[in-house]
Amino acid sequence: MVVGVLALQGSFNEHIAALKRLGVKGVEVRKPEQLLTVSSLIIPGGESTTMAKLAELHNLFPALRDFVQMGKPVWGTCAGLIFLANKATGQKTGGQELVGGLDCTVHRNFFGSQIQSFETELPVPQIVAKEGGPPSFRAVFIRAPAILDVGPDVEVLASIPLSAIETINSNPAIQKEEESEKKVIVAVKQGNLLATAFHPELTADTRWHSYFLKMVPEIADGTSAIVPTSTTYQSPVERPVIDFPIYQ
Ligand SMILES: NC(=O)CC[C@H](N)C(=O)O
Repeated sequence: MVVGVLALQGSFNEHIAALKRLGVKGVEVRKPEQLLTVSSLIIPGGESTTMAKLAELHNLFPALRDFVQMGKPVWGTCAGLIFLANKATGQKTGGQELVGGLDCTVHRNFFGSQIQSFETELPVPQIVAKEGGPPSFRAVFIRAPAILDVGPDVEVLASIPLSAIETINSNPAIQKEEESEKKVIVAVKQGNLLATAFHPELTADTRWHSYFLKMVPEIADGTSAIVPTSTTYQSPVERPVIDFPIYQ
């Protein structure tokens, strides 16, 4: 089976391109029945309210919840993280439907507005470090959410020191958090669910994608027809530039 990428809105093409760089076919998923043809799913970044409206229009929520509950690997990036969270704050009036399953509370626009988007180097978590490469990765945050609290079964993979963020003084949510804690969570794993507040698909570093592929049982145990051609880290400089705006 192939890897599904929810293709309602947002950076689904970039995820499919990242999978392609690993020799894996990603297929666009827009309808509930298409979820029956994929063994894992990536929910991309974008704008979660819009994405939720489109998911509702296509009657995707029940099928997405079933997919998560069946234990199939799902990776949410940014808006995808918001989709997977059990609880979200900072939503537009009336809120928005969530898929849920990930035992955490997410603040939708934790770091501020679009112009407060930023990039930073973060340490590669131990489980992803097995993919090889340098000890840090470039994390791209675009009007990014952050995880405010997690349940006991959630493993924290990455957090960001709030002092590193320029917008720290202009965002009341950040100031409040800063008083109690100097770091905020930006990547987690809970069983079959992986979630990142940043966008690895916008960088040339494919380690998060190759780690996610290893969460797919038939890829991990070698029984899949999908064989990633590149399971070890390739330096972005040695790789041909695919397209703009992949970060080099
Ligand atoms: N880059 C992103 O996916 C941003 C998500 C955005 N904060 C939202 O609410 O949907």
